[in-house]
Amino acid sequence: MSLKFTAEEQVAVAAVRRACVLTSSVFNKLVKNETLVKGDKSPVTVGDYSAQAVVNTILGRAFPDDPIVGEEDAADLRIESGTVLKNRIVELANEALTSELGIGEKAEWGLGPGQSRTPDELLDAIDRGTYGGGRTGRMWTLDPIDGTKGFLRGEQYAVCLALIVDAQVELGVIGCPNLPVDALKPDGPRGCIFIAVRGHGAKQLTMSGADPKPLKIPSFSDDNLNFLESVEAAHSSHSFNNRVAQILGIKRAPTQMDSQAKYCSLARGDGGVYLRMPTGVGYKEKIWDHAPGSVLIEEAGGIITDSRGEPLDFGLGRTLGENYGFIAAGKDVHAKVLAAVKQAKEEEAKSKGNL
Ligand SMILES: Nc1ncnc2c1ncn2[C@@H]1O[C@H](COP(=O)(O)O)[C@@H](O)[C@H]1OP(=O)(O)O
Ligand SMILES: [Mg+2]
Ligand SMILES: [Mg+2]
Ligand SMILES: [Mg+2]
Repeated sequence: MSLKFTAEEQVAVAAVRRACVLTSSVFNKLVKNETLVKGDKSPVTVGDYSAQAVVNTILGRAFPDDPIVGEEDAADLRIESGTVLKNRIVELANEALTSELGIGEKAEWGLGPGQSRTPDELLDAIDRGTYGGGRTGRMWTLDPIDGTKGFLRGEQYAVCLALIVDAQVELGVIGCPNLPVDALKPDGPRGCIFIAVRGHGAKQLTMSGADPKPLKIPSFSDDNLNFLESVEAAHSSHSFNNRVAQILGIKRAPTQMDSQAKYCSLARGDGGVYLRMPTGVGYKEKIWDHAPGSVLIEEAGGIITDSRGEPLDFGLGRTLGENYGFIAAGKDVHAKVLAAVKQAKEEEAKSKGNL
């Protein structure tokens, strides 16, 4: 256990674990009218809102002065038409905050049996996530359910939390309730937590905190190298990935998976490269979608850059600025993927008559 950010690590793991217990149980109970479509057409469920309420409540008690950059806000729950959804979220969040998890966690991170939060307190907790981010100071960033589409399909999703200090990600915690503990045993036990502390390495635990394993990205031969990529073709370009794979002579089919579970899979060697190129102009990637994953990759010995080879900048606010795409891979693999990406981009520009 590292001495750096020890309290933050304990609180973040406890918060992510409680949110994972909540989201797993919500999935089994989710009914049709418990999902909304947001302004950008993406889905949000009672699970996303209540997980953000739980994590922000725990962070708010432990670190009351820390701002939070969270994906969700409570605006749609404060209006009349959101009442049914709000009541459900209050019920789920209080259940998750007050339940005895019985998995060795210090009791004080949750709330005592009679300490349920009022609806207003929980909506305010969700709205603690509206911080705008920036270059200086200490802040958390939270994606309460990353890969909501995967969550709704019963596939991969992740609860993702990171601590950023002066634009550098110092701590990342990712809970993956549906990820097999051992990728070689896809039908074996599921549910993992991934933790990285800058300068102190990365590890995987089971959801109950057992069986810690340090993570180090293995080296890959040209024969066994493969890509990790989004399931959703609208989120990252599959055709661009196919061209890069062709340039590199990759024979294995890509592994498609929703959410930052891709960063976790890369960190433990289930795949060799995570390539996420934009599908069009306009979409700005969000800091909560990459902050925990980026420190996990770096602490597992890998490299993450944009497609120009530049580091990601977590100091620009809630987004990562203009979207040049991302390349994450082990040290030996990253340079050749970057070169192949540059070649594929040049080909693309030529075919559009831009060169
Ligand atoms: N056009 C887009 N390009 C890239 N990422 C997107 C786009 N639309 C949504 N996303 C985000 O991609 C993430 C999921 O990625 P993946 O496909 O790898 O699982 C989600 O956080 C989702 O955001 P949101 O949570 O707002 O839906
Ligand atoms: Mg979303
Ligand atoms: Mg997300
Ligand atoms: Mg999300």
